Amino acid sequence: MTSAPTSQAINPTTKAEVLARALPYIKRFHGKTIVIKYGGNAMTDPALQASFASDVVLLKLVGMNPVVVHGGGPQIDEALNKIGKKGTFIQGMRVTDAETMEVVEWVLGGEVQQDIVGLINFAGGKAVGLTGRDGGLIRAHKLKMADRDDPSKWHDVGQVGEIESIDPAVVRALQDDQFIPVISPIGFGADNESYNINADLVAGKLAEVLKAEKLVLLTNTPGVLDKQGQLLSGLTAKRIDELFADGTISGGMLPKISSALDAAKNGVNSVHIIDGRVPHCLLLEILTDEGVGTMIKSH
Ligand SMILES: Nc1ncnc2c1ncn2[C@@H]1O[C@H](COP(=O)(O)OP(=O)(O)O)[C@@H](O)[C@H]1O
Ligand SMILES: CC(=O)N[C@@H](CCC(=O)OP(=O)(O)O)C(=O)O
Repeated sequence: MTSAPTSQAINPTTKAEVLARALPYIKRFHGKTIVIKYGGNAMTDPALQASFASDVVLLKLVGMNPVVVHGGGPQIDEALNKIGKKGTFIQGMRVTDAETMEVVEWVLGGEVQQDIVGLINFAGGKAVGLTGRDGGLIRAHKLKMADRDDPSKWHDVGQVGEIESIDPAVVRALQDDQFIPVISPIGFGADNESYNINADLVAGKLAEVLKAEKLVLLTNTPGVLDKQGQLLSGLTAKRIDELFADGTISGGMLPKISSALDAAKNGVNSVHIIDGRVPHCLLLEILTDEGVGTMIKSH
């Protein structure tokens, strides 16, 4: 097995060429909004967290408008374990009773978000943490979830929210002042109750509402895999239907792909599910012609 060259081993001309090749992408995406979903599974390693934060800052400093939506599923599970509770999921959605909702708000709106904000600021950016309550960003109501195999059957998943509307004013105001918004997927309802929303769904809807150029979903697999575990580098709506039907896609990948496909159908120019375990995966995806995951296309 050959190992990747160290930075000392790469000759200066090659380094310069790599940098120069980023120019067309910097020009193309200058001033454009890029929504980045940072999945809980992709944020477990400190070195990778630092590389994620520096990528986000670099994108901002070359003139793009990154907006981060973060998850934290494994971190919520860990906090639930500490109080003797086990996280359960139906069709990729956490069953959220009142006590679980408290933990979700505490973990996502607290520790997880502040870690990301801290790392981006440490890397030289100006990040601001928001939940869906801030500035009235995400309105939601209780999700009524039909069974995938038998749509006449419904699941009660507790305080899980379905997005009703997104008011992006607070995000735009932050962007205009060069801040980087870091958003937790918590919505609020008509009676002021909180809702736990899957972070992929928030990222997708936000990308639509902000008319983002790109939506990039970072996760802990090389992308979407087929039944043999091979990477599928491009997926259309028709192929996605087939993969849903034959059970190739399951668990957390269900809401991720649905959200990605909706965004692609509703005006987001490019939508990618990429491997957040690859250092600098964001730069590879946005500033090079290297494919690092699955591109979701509307047709
Ligand atoms: N066809 C598939 N290809 C890749 N991952 C899949 C597939 N079907 C189910 N998955 C699961 O989806 C997971 C990613 O979703 P999730 O756990 O919600 O991650 P994240 O925290 O990044 O949102 C993968 O780790 C994998 O276990
Ligand atoms: C309703 C629902 O399932 N909400 C998610 C919110 C966090 C999330 O989406 O985190 P990942 O992106 O790391 O999976 C949860 O409670 O786990």
